[in-house]
Amino acid sequence: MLRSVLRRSSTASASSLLRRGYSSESHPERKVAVLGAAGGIGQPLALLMKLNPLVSNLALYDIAGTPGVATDVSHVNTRSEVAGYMGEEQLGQALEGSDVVIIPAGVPRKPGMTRDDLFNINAGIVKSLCTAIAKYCPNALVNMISNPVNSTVPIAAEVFKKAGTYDEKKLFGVTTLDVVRAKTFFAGKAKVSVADVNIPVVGGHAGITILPLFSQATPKANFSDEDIQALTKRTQDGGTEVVEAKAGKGSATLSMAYAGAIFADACLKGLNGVPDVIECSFVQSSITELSFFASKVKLGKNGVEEVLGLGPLSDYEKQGLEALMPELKSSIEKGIEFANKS
Ligand SMILES: NC(=O)c1ccc[n+]([C@@H]2O[C@H](COP(=O)([O-])OP(=O)(O)OC[C@H]3O[C@@H](n4cnc5c(N)ncnc54)[C@H](O)[C@@H]3O)[C@@H](O)[C@H]2O)c1
Ligand SMILES: O=C(O)C[C@H](O)C(=O)O
Repeated sequence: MLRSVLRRSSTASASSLLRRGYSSESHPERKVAVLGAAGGIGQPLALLMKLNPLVSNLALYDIAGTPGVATDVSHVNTRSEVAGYMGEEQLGQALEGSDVVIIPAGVPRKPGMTRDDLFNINAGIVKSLCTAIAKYCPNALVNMISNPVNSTVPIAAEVFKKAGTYDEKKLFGVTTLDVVRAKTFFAGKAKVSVADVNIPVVGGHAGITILPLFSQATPKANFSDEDIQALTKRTQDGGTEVVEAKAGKGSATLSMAYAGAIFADACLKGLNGVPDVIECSFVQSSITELSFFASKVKLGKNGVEEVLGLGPLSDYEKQGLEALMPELKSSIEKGIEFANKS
C-alpha cells in the first residue's frame, strides 16, 4: 500500500446508526470519489458526503493535502470508510469502483473575473481528470462542479467520446447552487419558509445563462415585475456576490458544498432505485437547439432517466431564454473545440 494512502474504518456501531434512523445494511455499497477534495469546496463536501448514509466508501483525491483531510474526516462516526489519495499516481486507485465522481478541482474566481476567465487553467485539469475517469471508472456518474461549467461539461463529454465510454445519462453539470440561491432569495422576499419553496433554474451556470423560472415557483407569490427582475438578477449574480464579499479569497465554497452534497445525494438515491428523484442539472439535452442545457432532470438507476421540458414560461423568461442562447452556445463550442484540438 502506498505510504500516503490512508484507510480508516468508521467506528459507528450498528445500534448508533439505527438510533439515527438508518441502517447501513439497508443501503447498497456505494463508492463516491471527490477530486479536488483538499480545496475550499472539497473539504466541506467531503464532510457532508461522510455524513451521507448512502455512501459506504469515500475516496478523497487532490494533488496535495488529502492525507490530512481524509484522516480528519475519517474520525466522524458514520458508516463510510474514508481513504485519501494524493498525486497523479494515486488517481486510478481513488477512482476504481466509484459509483459517483464529484469534481470540484480547479481554480476559483477573484473579483473582476468571469467564470470563463478560469477556462485556460480549469479546462486542462478537467480534461486530465476525465481521461482518468474513462480509464478507471467509466460507468460512474460524473458531477462536474469546476468552472466554467458551461464549457467543462462539454469537455468531459468529448473526452469520454474519444475514449469510447461516453454515456450522456451519466454526465452532469452541477447547477444546484443556482436553485439553492433562487430558493433562498425568493423565500426571503415572500417571507415563507425556504423548506417549502421550489424553483427550477434552467439554461447554464454563468451570468445571464442562469435563468430562474420564478413563474413556476411554489408556493405562489404575488410579486411585481420589478421584484421578479430583481430576484432574477440576484440569482444570476449570486456567485459574484460571494466572490466580491470574499474579496480575493475565492468564491462560494460552503454553500457550494451544501449544493454539491444535495446533488450527489440525489444521484445516489436514483442509483438505488428511489422513485421520482428530480433535480436541475446541466446535461446533454434536446429540449432546446443547444446540445447541453440545464433543466429539471429525473434521476434513476442509470443516471438521467428523463430530461424534463421547460414548462410554460412568462414573457420575461422567454426573453431571458432567447438572450442566453448565443453565450451558452459559444461556451459549449469552446469546450468542444478545446477537447478536440489538444
Ligand atoms: N458549479 C458551481 O456552482 C460552482 C460553485 C462554486 C465554485 N465552483 C468552482 O469549483 C472550483 C473549485 O473551487 P474551490 O473554491 O474549491 O477552489 P480551491 O482552490 O479552494 O480548491 C480547488 C482544489 O482543486 C485542487 N486541484 C487543482 N488541480 C487539481 C488536479 N489536477 N486534480 C485534483 N485536484 C486538483 C487544488 O489542489 C485545490 O485543493 C472552481 O473552478 C470554482 O469556480 C463551481
Ligand atoms: O461564482 C463563481 O465563480 C463560483 C460559482 O460558479 C458560483 O456560482 O458561486
